[in-house]
Amino acid sequence: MSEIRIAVAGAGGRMGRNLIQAVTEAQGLRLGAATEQPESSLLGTDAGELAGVGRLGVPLVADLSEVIDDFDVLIDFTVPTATMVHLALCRRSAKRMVIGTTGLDEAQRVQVTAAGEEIAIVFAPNMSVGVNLCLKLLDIAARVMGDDVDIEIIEAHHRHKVDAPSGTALRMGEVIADALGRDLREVAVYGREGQTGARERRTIGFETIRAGDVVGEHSVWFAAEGERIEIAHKASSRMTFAGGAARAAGWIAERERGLFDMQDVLGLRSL
Ligand SMILES: NC(=O)C1=CN([C@@H]2O[C@H](COP(=O)(O)OP(=O)(O)OC[C@H]3O[C@@H](n4cnc5c(N)ncnc54)[C@H](OP(=O)(O)O)[C@@H]3O)[C@@H](O)[C@H]2O)C=CC1
Ligand SMILES: O=C(O)C1=N[C@H](C(=O)O)C[C@H](O)C1
Repeated sequence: MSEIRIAVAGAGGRMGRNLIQAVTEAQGLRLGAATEQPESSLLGTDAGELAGVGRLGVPLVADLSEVIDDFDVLIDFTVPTATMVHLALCRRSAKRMVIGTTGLDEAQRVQVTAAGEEIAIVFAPNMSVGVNLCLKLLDIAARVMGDDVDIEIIEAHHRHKVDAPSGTALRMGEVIADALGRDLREVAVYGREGQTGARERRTIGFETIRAGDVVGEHSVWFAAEGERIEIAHKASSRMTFAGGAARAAGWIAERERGLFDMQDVLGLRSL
């Protein structure tokens, strides 16, 4: 593939605008299409002008099927219902996808997995290099500190975020639970209130903060008697996620099928 044509879904959103910029800055990628939801006042607007990178000659359209011949890889950071519609269309049309949308339920995640048997997909709750490195560090910390610590995951995001805990926090919990041979569905505790009783060692706690314009912060405590390890990541720009998504788009364009995440894209899985 010479130049990879990218479609950005949810182009008017916080991530959508950053994704357009990241695609225009990435070598070998070109914006081919951009979509927004059917009621959006932004339909028809030039995607480049919207993102502040100058005119690209790509107007926002309401339906991905209108522009199905104009892209090779779809980057989708929208909402779960829209992502599912786009997934079905990409599956029918043999298009590759990079999915950053969080908050998918179990049935929706099963659909993503099934689609990965036919098309190539990168699906990751966080596309930043730093967070993906943290996932490796969490695996090591969990194996070393093991069952002798209390583990708590604290995350903070902007006031507009609609899902909680964040997809990243949940993935962190999964990595830790896997390392310790626990089932996250059995040991997760989401917030605490009232007469909770003393903490059970095997639980993994999640605390959520929603406030102001926080881009995304995650901190994991491994707390013992007498010492505490903290593994923390703070994103100060959405371009860190958008740059990762552009990198994932270039990477997935080389694959025919399969479900991957950023550990695969960044070559971290075998470390
Ligand atoms: N994986 C990662 O690295 C990251 C993931 N995320 C995730 O990305 C998602 C989006 O976040 P964010 O950009 O902040 O949210 P926004 O609400 O700013 O953006 C979502 C955009 O999608 C649009 N949209 C809704 N339905 C459709 C549709 N059917 N077709 C096309 N567009 C549609 C929305 O339009 P409207 O507002 O008009 O409804 C909105 O413009 C979230 O799930 C978030 O958690 C965020 C950052 C990093
Ligand atoms: O909604 C956001 O903003 C973010 N969502 C992702 C998540 O849910 O983990 C990633 C990032 O932290 C920003």
